Amino acid sequence: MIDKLVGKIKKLNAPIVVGLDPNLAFVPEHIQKKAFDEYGETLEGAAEAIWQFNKAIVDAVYDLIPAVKPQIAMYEQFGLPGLEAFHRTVEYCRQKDLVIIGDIKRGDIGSTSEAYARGHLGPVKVGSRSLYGFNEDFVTLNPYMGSDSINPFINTAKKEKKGAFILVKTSNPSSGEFQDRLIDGRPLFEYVAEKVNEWGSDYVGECGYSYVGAVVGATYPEQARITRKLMPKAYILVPGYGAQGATAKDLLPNFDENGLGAIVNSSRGIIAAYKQEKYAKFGAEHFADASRAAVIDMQKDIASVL
Ligand SMILES: O=c1ccn([C@@H]2O[C@H](COP(=O)(O)O)[C@@H](O)[C@H]2O)c(=O)[nH]1
Repeated sequence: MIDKLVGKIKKLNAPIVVGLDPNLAFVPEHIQKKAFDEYGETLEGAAEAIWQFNKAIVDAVYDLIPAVKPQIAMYEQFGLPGLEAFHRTVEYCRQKDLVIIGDIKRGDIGSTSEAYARGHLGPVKVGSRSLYGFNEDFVTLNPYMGSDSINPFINTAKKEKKGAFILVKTSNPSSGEFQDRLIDGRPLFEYVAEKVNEWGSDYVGECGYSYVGAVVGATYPEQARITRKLMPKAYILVPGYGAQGATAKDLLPNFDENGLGAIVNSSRGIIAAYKQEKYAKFGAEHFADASRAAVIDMQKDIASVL
């Protein structure tokens, strides 16, 4: 799957992942109204609204991008109907040949991680059958609980030729509270980066990059300079561009000398583009066209610095 991801990035010249984070506040009134007319103001109604919103955006951008990153929290907030919308979104993106990064940030004791790995990377045994639950291509993982919380995902990923992105240095304002704490004179995130490099060292694709990647926030370019060196084989998923304030030049330290090695996420900046002044001319009716215009602008912006 890392080879498919890198192949698509090269072909489209677009190291971009569109984050499908469909908060109801981003869903235009006309879509909400139609869903609520059919299902009422219920969890089912909300799930239908976010599914229709996602579908329109995917239809508008799938030919421009290699990957999507549905953020499971945005679906979980609507309970079981929300999780159905998550699954539906994953399946639809697969039909569009997009690489799917499930942003699930899991990690637990080994036996529990095994169950998460089966559920998200699959399959799970049911009697004589092996069935897939959510079936993403990559998942995001939180490494706080150590190797035995990560290994089940890597073992499942190896069998399935899938992968994972592990949190190393996150984009949020408080990320330094723990991640920058010095241990023997070095920040914790450097130890995690070295571990990610080790976890992925014997699971490398033909492209030269590992199936075990890392998350490094675009909001911390100085730290990215260090992590890029500590994890030479890790593909880096870079959130923080756009809505969180990072700019194209902040992304640079995550890329290698060939302009590969990183894929940049934008969620609100793309899916809610129609709410920005720059794309206001599209209006809420044409929100998906605004998303397409925002993807094209993001691609040009990144290409201008690589
Ligand atoms: O360090 C991290 C890790 C994950 N995220 C996730 O990425 C998107 C960012 O959304 P924007 O709207 O582009 O800001 C969101 O799903 C986060 O949960 C992150 O931001 N930082």
